[in-house]
Amino acid sequence: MRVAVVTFPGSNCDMDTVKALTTLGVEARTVDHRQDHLGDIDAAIIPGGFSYGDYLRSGALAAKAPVILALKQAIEASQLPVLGICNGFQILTEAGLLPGVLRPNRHGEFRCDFQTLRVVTESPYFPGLAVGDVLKMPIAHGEGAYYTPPGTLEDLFRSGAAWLQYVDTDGQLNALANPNGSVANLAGVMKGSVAALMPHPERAMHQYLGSQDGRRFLSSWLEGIRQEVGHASV
Ligand SMILES: NC(=O)CC[C@H](N)C(=O)O
Repeated sequence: MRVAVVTFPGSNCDMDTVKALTTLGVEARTVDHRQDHLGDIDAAIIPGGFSYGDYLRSGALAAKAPVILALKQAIEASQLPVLGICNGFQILTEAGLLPGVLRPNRHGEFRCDFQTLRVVTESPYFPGLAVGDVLKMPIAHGEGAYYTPPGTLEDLFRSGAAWLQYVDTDGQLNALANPNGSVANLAGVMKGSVAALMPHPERAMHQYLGSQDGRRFLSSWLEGIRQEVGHASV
């Protein structure tokens, strides 16, 4: 399987993501923001970082890059599976490929910590993750407060777009477990073949790093692509 890792000036989790994918037996290659075609790939990840220095708003400038146009075309034409991690989530919302936006953290601080998440929606792209499953992964962001306008939240839950929530270490939903002020404690959303989350699975690949739930998460995504998408080359 071939997975493109899309990079921008200011990306800083690209090589960690390549390493994580390589560890899982996937051929990962970086694709530069100036590229207007993606080549022969089965899926793409937009990794974390500070694309274009987070100027204007995180992800706002990257969303206009040629590579994102190419990504949009591949999503529309062939439901290319795309995963956004942290800044990748910000870019995907700014590009209109996912609902909502990411705002500055409510407390105004950059938050770097382990965080517990709960799966609220099942997806064919993540066959190994069931509703209620709990995962521990690090977060590291200053603009992670997920926002969606009043009246649209119910739709997110009804349509299955609401995907992951911040919970406490017992797996319970409560306001204290919300690290940034996201509506409904949302940590990740999905739409069609596009999914994104603020936490960093590529930083949770080994127990000696504090968690290997990121390995489980990424393995599940790759398995979903193999099973459901059925690209000839996978
Ligand atoms: N690690 C990341 O991708 C987070 C950086 C992000 N641009 C922020 O909100 O701070």
